[in-house]
Amino acid sequence: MEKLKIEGGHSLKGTIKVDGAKNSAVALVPAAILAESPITIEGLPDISDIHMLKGLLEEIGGFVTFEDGEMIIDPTQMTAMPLPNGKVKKLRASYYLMGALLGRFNKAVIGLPGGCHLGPRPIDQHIKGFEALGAEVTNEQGAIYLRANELRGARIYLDVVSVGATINIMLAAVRAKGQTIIENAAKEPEIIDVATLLSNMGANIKGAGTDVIRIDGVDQLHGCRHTIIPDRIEAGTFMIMAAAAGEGVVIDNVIPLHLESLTAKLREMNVPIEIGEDSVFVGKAELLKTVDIKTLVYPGFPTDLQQPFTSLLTKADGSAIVTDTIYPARFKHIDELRRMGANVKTEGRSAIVNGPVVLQGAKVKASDLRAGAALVLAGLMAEGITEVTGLEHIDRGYSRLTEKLTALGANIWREEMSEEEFEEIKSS
Ligand SMILES: CC(=O)N[C@H]1[C@@H](OP(=O)(O)OP(=O)(O)OC[C@H]2O[C@@H](n3ccc(=O)[nH]c3=O)[C@H](O)[C@@H]2O)O[C@H](CO)[C@@H](O)[C@@H]1O
Ligand SMILES: C=C(OP(=O)(O)O)C(=O)O
Repeated sequence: MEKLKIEGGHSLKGTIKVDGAKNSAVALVPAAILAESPITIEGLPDISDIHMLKGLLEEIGGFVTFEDGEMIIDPTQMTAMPLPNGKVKKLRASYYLMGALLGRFNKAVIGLPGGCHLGPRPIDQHIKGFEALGAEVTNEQGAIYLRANELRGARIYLDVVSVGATINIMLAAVRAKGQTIIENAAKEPEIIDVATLLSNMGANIKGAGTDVIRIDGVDQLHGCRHTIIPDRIEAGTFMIMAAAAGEGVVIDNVIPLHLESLTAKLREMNVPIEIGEDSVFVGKAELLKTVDIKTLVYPGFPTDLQQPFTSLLTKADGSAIVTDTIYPARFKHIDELRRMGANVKTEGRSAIVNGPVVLQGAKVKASDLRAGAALVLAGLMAEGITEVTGLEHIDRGYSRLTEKLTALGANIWREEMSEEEFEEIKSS
């Protein structure tokens, strides 16, 4: 098992290219189950979530190749083989196998999903949607069983705005008889991306990206080629890193519109930002002013950038309140930042960050994906060497992070852990 080491104090400069969006990718790949001929997806990120999904599609009889970001999925021989555990637990998005298998085979058996531990992450709205479409859903010993004679379109109002439930219901509804209307749908760009793939496969979807989505079911879906959208969370992470430790960084392959809330907040902090057509330039801020942030559903400030942004705030002048309304317990990175000298405390669903503080390198552990990004960011700003463990979380969502940051001038490398270190981490 490896750890990441970062020697702080090296300025970032140059151009960095963003990969395809993780949260799109993890839905696009399962969506291929619905087709009756091969699907090609271009620009997929080389992250462990995608390798896990590839393995899961192979377990149900799919033929899948993945090379240079291009995945070809032949779903013709797939069956509704139960997927009770194993890889399913390694990622959150395995829940999309429920919607896709239900859409194609009218049945599925899937273990409960894993993913980042951000406090409770129920899937009641997914299940409410599947039931409304006519499926019987039961939870038997930690696996979800879904069975339907046939799926019928329905009007479904989501009680909470959920990215996962919106996409999962779309996946099942594209093959249901008649019309499905999803009300109070999530509006994240990844939902539009999945709707675009499904439409190219022959589905009939209107309103993706708004809070009412209408789907007219079709009998068959076919193969096609699709290019994924860039990862706004990876792009946002690099923008925050550039604001924290940069001397002029171009972040390439972005859709600037997807990053408006972050751009506005960075500008409030005094960070110079220039927007290009598909790139963003982040300049060096002379004195970082502090700002409060509150995470909201899209187009509000994304919860997935809250943790890295909190690290940046330790360098800003003044006191900031960070409130996460999506995951009120998403603060596992705070204890680790404190070990590095940050002056941060949590109060309910908020963290209060007092700066500026010069962070000190320390041994820290990533508890989840974006906590990992927050700690790498802290390491770039800190004096001395920071060691980050828990890389399996970072590898779920950032492809070639070490290489990308090295190319910008960071001193960051991976090292094999000694047996004593491994035992220490396991017991902590
Ligand atoms: C694979 C993927 O795309 N992950 C993203 C997705 O997660 P995920 O799809 O799991 O997040 P949701 O949008 O569903 O969750 C939003 C809120 O709704 C609640 N909820 C959700 C579903 C449900 O059935 N019942 C319920 O109460 C959740 O606990 C949370 O408080 O959106 C989150 C919010 O933007 C991001 O942080 C994750 O990176
Ligand atoms: C929470 C995240 O991912 P997941 O939903 O896949 O656990 C994330 O990408 O920050």
